[in-house]
Amino acid sequence: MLNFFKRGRRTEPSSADHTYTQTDIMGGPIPPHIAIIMDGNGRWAKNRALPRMAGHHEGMKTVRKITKLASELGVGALTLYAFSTENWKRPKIEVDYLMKLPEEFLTTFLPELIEENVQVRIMGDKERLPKHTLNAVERAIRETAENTGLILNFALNYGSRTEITAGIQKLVEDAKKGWVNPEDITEELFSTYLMTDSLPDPDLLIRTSGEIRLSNFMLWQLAYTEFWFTDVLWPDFKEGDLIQAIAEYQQRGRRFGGV
Ligand SMILES: CCc1cc(N2CCCCCC2)n2ncc(-c3ccc(F)cc3)c2n1
Repeated sequence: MLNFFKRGRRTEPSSADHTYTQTDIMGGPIPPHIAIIMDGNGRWAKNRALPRMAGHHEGMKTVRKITKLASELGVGALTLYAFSTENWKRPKIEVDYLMKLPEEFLTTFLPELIEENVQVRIMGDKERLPKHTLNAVERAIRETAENTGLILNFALNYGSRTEITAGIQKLVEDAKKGWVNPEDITEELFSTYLMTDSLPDPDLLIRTSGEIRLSNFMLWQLAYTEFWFTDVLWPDFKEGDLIQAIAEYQQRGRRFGGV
């Protein structure tokens, strides 16, 4: 049971471990949808006696690097947990800083994303986002809507339980209008009431910084997802760590509940 969650360790490979290269993984299945809980930004800054915002800023650079590699590898969708509904509890100065990061990221990297045929999307409750944040994100969504490459899906002010209860409310409304009969309600139908309607469920979930929990992230969608945890802090997460996660994903035999 102790091996239930195999952590991705960046230590010297022992007989049990192996460090993989990009070439190693190109022969196997590339996960069509990877989701990442980008944890460890505050601790990264604390370890360097820097303000927490420095960790968030460094983490933003990792977003660019990992997006670029995922696009090169042919990943279909990359969902990144950038801001949860619980993050509003953080100090105002930190929330205000975080809400400026989408603009900074897009101002700097949108041309590159367009060049790489990346399509930007967001999922979450947009109502509470500051206007300046929403304007920047909606512009990027418009400018990349026709792109057919990697779908870069940011979870912004996202919480899975809120997503699920909002989906139930919409489904009940449709049932009251006679558009849906109770006996027609299936997992597939309910999935269309969620924010990930047009995306397949994640095949691989990565969480950095050693935390082993879901933190109200994609609770419905992760039912059959392979989990890969690493002690590496998100700002220190490198291309080799993504390759290691994909390689170990390829080693696992996914059964979707079967034998
Ligand atoms: C609004 C919170 C937030 C935090 C954040 N961090 C801080 C926390 C996690 C580590 C990554 C850096 N990033 N990084 C990119 C974005 C981003 C979001 C939407 C978009 F369309 C383009 C970029 C971002 N957004």
